[in-house]
Amino acid sequence: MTDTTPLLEATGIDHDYGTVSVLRDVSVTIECGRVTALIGPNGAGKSTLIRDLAGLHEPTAGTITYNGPDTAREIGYLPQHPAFRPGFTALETLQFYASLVGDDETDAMAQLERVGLENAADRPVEALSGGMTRLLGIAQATIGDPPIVILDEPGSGLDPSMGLHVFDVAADLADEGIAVLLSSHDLELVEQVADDLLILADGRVAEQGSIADVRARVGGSSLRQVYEHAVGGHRDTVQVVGDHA
Ligand SMILES: Nc1ncnc2c1ncn2[C@@H]1O[C@H](COP(=O)(O)OP(=O)(O)OP(=O)(O)O)[C@@H](O)[C@H]1O
Repeated sequence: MTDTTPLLEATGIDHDYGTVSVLRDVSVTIECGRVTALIGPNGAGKSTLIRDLAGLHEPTAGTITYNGPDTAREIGYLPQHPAFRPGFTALETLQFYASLVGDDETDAMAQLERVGLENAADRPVEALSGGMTRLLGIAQATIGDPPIVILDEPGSGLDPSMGLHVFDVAADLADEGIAVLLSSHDLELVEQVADDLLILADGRVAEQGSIADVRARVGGSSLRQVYEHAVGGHRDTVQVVGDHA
């Protein structure tokens, strides 16, 4: 691998659910030390693409190539709706995941501290709030120091300070050299933290590149203007793929 080789390269991704085509010809690279933000309207196909990239389901067409080092865990993943097995504390849960990838279980507390959950270490996972469960999911995604971390809406359901903190955690991971891909609807946080942008609209790439390049190309003074230009302005109805009425 050369320094310029992306850690993850997806080319020409199509994804169909039965007869419904959700992604069409999507290509994206995920680079070391950068935060790539995946944004787009509800139903645009962000989670579908994320699950393709994380290896959780197979795209209908296209290739996904991992160019990173051999490690026990190549990709850490936060699902959009994280859930944990009841009956264990937050700390025990992380220790369990650490044991699966041969990581030092004593690092689990450090992972909890990184997301600000250290005071909930002894709380059963079923007693965590929605936001705390998401934070535990983010900690879980970084267990085993994977070179790629993919976070599906990490800021969703978090209060503004914790949302900012979570994006700062993503930036810190990138500063450590990790390739971070996250999806979000919070354009302000994306603008503050992300290096690169992939805007999906109706299952296709509407814009991509560094935030500065995309902004220069599209001509918007803010990410919101760029976004509205890319996805076609305000919408009051969710675009349902496969339904073109
Ligand atoms: N398992 C599935 N079977 C059939 N259709 C699905 C399935 N999963 C997602 N879809 C459809 O694919 C489309 C894209 O969904 P996806 O969850 O990828 O969008 P998204 O951009 O992540 O949306 P949001 O921002 O609302 O989370 C939607 O129309 C959704 O109904």
